[in-house]
Amino acid sequence: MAKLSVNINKVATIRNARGGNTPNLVQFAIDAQKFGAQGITIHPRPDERHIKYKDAYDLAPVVTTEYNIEGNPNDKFMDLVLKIKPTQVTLVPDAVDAITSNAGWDTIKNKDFLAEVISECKRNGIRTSIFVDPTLPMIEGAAATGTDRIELYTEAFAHAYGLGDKTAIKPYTECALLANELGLGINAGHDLSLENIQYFKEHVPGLLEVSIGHALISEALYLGLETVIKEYLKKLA
Ligand SMILES: CC(=O)[C@@H](O)[C@H](O)COP(=O)(O)O
Ligand SMILES: NCC(=O)COP(=O)(O)O
Repeated sequence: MAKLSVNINKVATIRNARGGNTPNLVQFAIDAQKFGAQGITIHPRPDERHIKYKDAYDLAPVVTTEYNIEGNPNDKFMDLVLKIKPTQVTLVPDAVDAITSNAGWDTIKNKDFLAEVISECKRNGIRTSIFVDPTLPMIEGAAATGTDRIELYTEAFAHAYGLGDKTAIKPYTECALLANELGLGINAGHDLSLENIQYFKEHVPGLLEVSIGHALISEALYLGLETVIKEYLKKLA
């Protein structure tokens, strides 16, 4: 069963809107895990638009499942990750001003850089994952970096699926088959939702983890956090 890692970026967005501490991010992470979340994901961005670097430290002692910190491996991010030593780091090639993550790594052009960052993380006991588009050359390139896992960027699938085009799953199935052959662990994320998650899971062999935030938090506004988490777990079983 693929693990559900709840991305709590958007809880921090709501908190920051008033400058106080409501909703309390640490308590939210505790409760999400109590309701069944098998991991907590955060993505501290350089402008701290939602997750602040301090949040990453505050959350560390209460994330008793798997702690996944995502980000572009600049010096400040790497310093944070090597100090906290989360379960997993997910390397994402986001530009500072990106409205959200919108592309995976060019794992061929960035092979040497990624290999160096990955080996430093692994030396510190941190599992590594790199954010990639679902194309076979990028999967082959990822294997050459020495990463433990890849995270398949699922925006294209989610968008097409929402328009009724289920054929959009094909590249993800093909990339998963190759990743399995190459011994790469498979994570996935971005725009996954209650609507599309089961179909995705059923067509991606070897899927180990999905990280879901934007849709999950939006769904929880209507259905409640506990109900939504339990719904995801049912669809992932
Ligand atoms: C890498 C990815 O697709 C998401 O994990 C990302 O964290 C979303 O970032 P925002 O929550 O800032 O849109
Ligand atoms: N890595 C994907 C993630 O953590 C959450 O992405 P989204 O569900 O907020 O689009």
